[in-house]
Amino acid sequence: MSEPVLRIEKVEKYYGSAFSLTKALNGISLSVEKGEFVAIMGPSGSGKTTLLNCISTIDRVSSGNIFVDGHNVTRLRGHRLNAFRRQELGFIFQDFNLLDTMTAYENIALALQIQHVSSRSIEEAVREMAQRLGIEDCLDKYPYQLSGGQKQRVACARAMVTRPRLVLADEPTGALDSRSSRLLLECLQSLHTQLSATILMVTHDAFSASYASRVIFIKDGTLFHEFYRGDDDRKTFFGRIIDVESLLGGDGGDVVSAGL
Ligand SMILES: Nc1ncnc2c1ncn2[C@@H]1O[C@H](COP(=O)(O)OP(=O)(O)OP(=O)(O)O)[C@@H](O)[C@H]1O
Repeated sequence: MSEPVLRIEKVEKYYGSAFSLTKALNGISLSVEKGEFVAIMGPSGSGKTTLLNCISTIDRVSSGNIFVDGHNVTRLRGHRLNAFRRQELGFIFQDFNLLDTMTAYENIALALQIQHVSSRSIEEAVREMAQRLGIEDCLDKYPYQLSGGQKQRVACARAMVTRPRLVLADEPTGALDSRSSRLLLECLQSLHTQLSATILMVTHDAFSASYASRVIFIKDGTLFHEFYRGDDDRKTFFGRIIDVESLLGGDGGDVVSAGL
């Protein structure tokens, strides 16, 4: 079997000192195969963002290993670390993180310019991605001239235009209304299907998670439960996620004993 895009092995992350220690990640292990769209859910403070930050190397693990395409990213330093972030990862943040002084086109093109791609190839790639995301009319506009939903689709195009090995999305619908959320999630799902993009999305929201092909619940910094969408339609999958969430709302142990 081929190497998964992402392999997390017994990762621990502590914050604070010996006197006041928070164990944000408590020996978590999981793998994500190429072309998977995985949603990470879990209660507030369960370690979701810490996990994403450790994968993206924004944060350092206290122990354990994280492999992206077989390379141990916890060992990377200096320019190799920067190159890894630039070439292998795409990021989508809750608050878009677009550069205000650049047009949507320039925001999307920047990632390719840094990689010294020719301007002709950049133009082709940006226009193709804009078309996939339905934002062709936004390309000449500045972020302040765009709606939240348009901004997030520009951010999505920026994350995907380099065809990264792994796209990390932290609450991508958190700042969007329900219509814009739905549109963004449909875009993510079609990029996942059409381009075999591998996406790891942290979300609080069962509706967002129902667009994924697998949902992982974490609790107290450890993998608590996971399940696949399989042949379920999105609505049925949504119902299953809600069921697990409601069990998690009480004593999480109920989920295991219920055999879900
Ligand atoms: N920089 C930090 N310094 C100290 N403690 C931190 C730091 N970042 C996170 N924590 C703690 O680690 C734990 C996990 O936090 P994390 O932000 O990963 O949770 P989360 O599941 O993403 O929560 P939320 O859903 O509320 O965003 C929490 O107890 C949090 O207080």
